[in-house]
Amino acid sequence: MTTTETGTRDPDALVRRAGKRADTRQDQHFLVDDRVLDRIPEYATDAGVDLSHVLEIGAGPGALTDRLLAAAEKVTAVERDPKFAAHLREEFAEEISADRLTVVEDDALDVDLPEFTASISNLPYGASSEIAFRLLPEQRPLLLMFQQEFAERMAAEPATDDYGRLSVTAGHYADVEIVETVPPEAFDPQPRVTSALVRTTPRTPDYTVPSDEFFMDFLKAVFTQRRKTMRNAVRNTAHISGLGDPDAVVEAADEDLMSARAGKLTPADFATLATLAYEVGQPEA
Ligand SMILES: C[S@@+](CC[C@H](N)C(=O)[O-])C[C@H]1O[C@@H](n2cnc3c(N)ncnc32)[C@H](O)[C@@H]1O
Repeated sequence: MTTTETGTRDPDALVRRAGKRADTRQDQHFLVDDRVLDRIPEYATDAGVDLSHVLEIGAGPGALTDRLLAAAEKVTAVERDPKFAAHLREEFAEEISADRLTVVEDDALDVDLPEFTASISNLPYGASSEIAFRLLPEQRPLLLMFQQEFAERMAAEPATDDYGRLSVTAGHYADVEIVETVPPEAFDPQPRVTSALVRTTPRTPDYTVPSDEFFMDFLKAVFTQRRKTMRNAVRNTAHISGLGDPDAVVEAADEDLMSARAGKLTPADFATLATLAYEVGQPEA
């Protein structure tokens, strides 16, 4: 087995041993830059993240899996492509028998997630949104590679061009920071875009929401009308948010919040409005 100076497997050799041409339609761009691979678990350990059970989504040939196994007690690697799942089972047979690695051959969007202490993944970019919206409510530290533009939207502050539903959701559940941008040359095959590694640290907000599900549905609805005032957005999207009496919400809400556009409001503002919507805007039973 070819290993690097630090004793981990050589990523190019892993890609070769996986023996399968990357299918870019399945977002198969593999990390092969040792320096980037070495830094990824360090971003987690530097932040004191509990690595007793790391969830990796989209393990591919396993270069990141290998670095995670060097830093974590246990890793669960989810991989949808049967050929890569078979390769992982063969390549990491020892770690699997020692119960340090579990390979789950399934779609990360459907599979039941294990109890994990952190997720560290170089994600399939086509599924970034679904995966982020799935992982954030789990309230675990995340270290995830995304396309840079997506990462910037996730970390965006209110009243900026990038701020949207993703930023509100991320900011509600976590403190979000971009820890590194990664050029296409770090991958094989190279993607057309620059990538960025995002670290999220779960936060306990100093406000409450009626329920996570209601809050998420409310955000989804009003952000379909992000250029409208909240007054109009709440009224026009009642069919999406399921509100029976949007006018009651508009009347009861603070005038300043109703006159603002969605892109200016903080997660706390949205929580205030969602709570009001839950209390006075729901359809009569
Ligand atoms: C960008 S590659 C990353 C591979 C590896 N982690 C690395 O860093 O080299 C994304 C991987 O996710 C897998 N994948 C794509 N969609 C998936 C899904 N919905 N569920 C699980 N795995 C998926 C692909 O087959 C591919 O191996």
